[in-house]
Amino acid sequence: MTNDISHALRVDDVHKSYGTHEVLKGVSLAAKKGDVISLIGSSGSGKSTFLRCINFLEIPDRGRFVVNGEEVLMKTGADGRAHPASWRQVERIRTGLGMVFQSFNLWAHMTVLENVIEAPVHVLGMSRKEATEKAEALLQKVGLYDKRNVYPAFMSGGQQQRASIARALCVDPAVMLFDEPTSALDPELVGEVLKVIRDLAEEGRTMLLVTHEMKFARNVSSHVMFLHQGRVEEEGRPEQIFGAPISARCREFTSSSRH
Ligand SMILES: Nc1ncnc2c1ncn2[C@@H]1O[C@H](COP(=O)(O)OP(=O)(O)OP(=O)(O)O)[C@@H](O)[C@H]1O
Repeated sequence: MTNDISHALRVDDVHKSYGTHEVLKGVSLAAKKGDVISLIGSSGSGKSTFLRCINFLEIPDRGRFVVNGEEVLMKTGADGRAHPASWRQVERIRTGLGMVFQSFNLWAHMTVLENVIEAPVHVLGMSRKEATEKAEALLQKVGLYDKRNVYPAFMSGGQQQRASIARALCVDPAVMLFDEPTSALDPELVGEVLKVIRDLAEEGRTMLLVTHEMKFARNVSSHVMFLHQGRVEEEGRPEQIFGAPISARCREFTSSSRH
């Protein structure tokens, strides 16, 4: 593999099984700085598992991972599967990957501001004052400055998701990972979250996005990957994938999905 330095993220040949079910059968991805990559595919094709393997929320059985030029050191266990050689390194590398979950995952006992400054203060060792200034600027950006002292339970799903995006951004990640960020939202709240993600794309943020929002994937991505049964069946620029995909299955999926 070459040119790791020019890539914000390189992932090679990821395999993952649950018992005898082989969910990922060798998935690779290369994201240059500023790329917005959408992962699409039918339910169960392995999109979320792939994303979760990238930040080691799931431990892949095999694969090579380079985040912002640093390779995750792996060793093979007695079971023949790969494991990170150092969880301390994984923890450090994870700070370069801002993860946004379908279900927001904000701390319920903390205000929005406390949620956003938690990682900069406790993981990066930033002063509370500096983290608060940074968090307030980010909350302004996602339209939640006025809600900074509110607890998540008192906010809509769209507001909670925008807060979780601000939280992920507050550690300056090299890559933002979004796992179906609008799937848990009422339809009328989807737009406000997609707008924030679109603004980040326009700013040149490197992003990897698992989504069922086909119109959004087509309009915002620089690259689209279509997964089928744990393999990348087709990938390319959005106009290729949504225009005239070579694979009949991909054509059927993109034309029948919600637009
Ligand atoms: N922790 C787990 N244990 C066992 N099987 C799992 C686990 N996580 C995922 N799977 C299985 O792996 C397969 C892929 O799941 P995954 O969530 O990655 O699919 P997906 O493409 O993201 O689907 P969706 O669009 O519905 O979210 C599914 O068959 C799922 O049941």
